[in-house]
Amino acid sequence: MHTRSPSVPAAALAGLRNLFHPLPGELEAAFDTQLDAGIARLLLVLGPAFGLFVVLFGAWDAWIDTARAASTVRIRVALVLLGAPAWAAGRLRWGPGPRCAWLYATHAGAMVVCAAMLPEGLVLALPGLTGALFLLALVEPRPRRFMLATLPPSLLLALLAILNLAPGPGLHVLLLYSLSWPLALCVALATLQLRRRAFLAEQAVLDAVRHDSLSGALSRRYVTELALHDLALARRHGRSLALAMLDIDHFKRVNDTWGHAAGDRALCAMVRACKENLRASDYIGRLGGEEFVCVMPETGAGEAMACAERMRAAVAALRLPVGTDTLRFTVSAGVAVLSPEQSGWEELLRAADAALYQAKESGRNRTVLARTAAPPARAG
Ligand SMILES: Nc1nc2c(ncn2[C@@H]2O[C@H](COP(=O)(O)OP(=O)(O)OP(=O)(O)O)[C@@H](O)[C@H]2O)c(=O)[nH]1
Repeated sequence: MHTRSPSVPAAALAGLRNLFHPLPGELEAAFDTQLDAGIARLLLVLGPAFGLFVVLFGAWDAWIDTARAASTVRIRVALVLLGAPAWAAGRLRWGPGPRCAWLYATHAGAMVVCAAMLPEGLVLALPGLTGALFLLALVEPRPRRFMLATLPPSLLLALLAILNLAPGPGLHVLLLYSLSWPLALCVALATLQLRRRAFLAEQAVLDAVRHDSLSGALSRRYVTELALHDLALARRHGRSLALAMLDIDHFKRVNDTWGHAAGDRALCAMVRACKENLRASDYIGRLGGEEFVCVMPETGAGEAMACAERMRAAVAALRLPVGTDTLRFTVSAGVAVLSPEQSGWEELLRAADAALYQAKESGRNRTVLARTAAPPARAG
């Protein structure tokens, strides 16, 4: 069916909307959180530096008009102190975005007000004020927040330029500032795009490190990282945690009979079947080869055995068409639960591995619960 391509204005509108929300919901939220964390760190350094800059600019006031410098310095100090909570107000539950806007509004506002009190001050201060705009565009590139932060000092500047300056210099200030502002907004948008791209690249690398590219299970490194965290939580709060180790039965035979590509498909199908039978808080990782581990936080022995059995049955029910034939395979599982004797990740893995070994020894395609006392490491 022929689909009509969007009209030029509609495409332009979509492109513009894309500029504001180009990432899918969850990713955009993660990107926002990352930007906010960066701004919070920057505010700790840039906040006092900006404050010091605004106050030290009082020396320039004295150079231009010694008589008014005492008043302007007082205004500078007062407005910098008013904005100072924004430097590090994390404890007040004041988000980095509003803090950045408040910091800019008060500090740039101090520059504007003091410059307006000096003869030709706004003209002379213009480079500093536009410089601050571009610096903000790099620190807070989100357009809405950029506009929110720059609006109060910009309106103040426009008002004071109209009221205080002769028509010639006033127009000069207004013109230059209103040319700089959209330019700074463009810098903000370009910065935002670059940072979004960097964020996406970082996510792709993280994803590659955290997942097994073939089966879609978590990587050994990441599953260990998550499990160590969940284990520490379980031990601290006296909660249960279980893990199930799963291994495909006679996988070498599967590969030899059906080919390596069919073996790969079996691995993927097995992981999918297991995921369908795990809770959202559980996760499965590939330890290596055809060996997988499922971590089940807040799960006792009974529930873990039931879950492992469900996964085993789901795998046994799989039918993979290979040419004109159908590939069927099974898994064996060993389950271990957190206990005083098995409280470490390595101990739990050892216990589950010993139970898995028992499942294999007693005929395969079955689930065995580990004895509570940690058994010795399996040889080989
Ligand atoms: N297709 C495929 N095969 C793999 C992969 N990783 C490991 N294998 C194969 O998995 C097989 C594991 O064989 P074994 O360790 O002897 O175990 P098994 O044949 O499953 O026997 P039991 O575990 O005792 O039931 C080997 O033939 C490996 O080549 C993979 O990513 N894809």
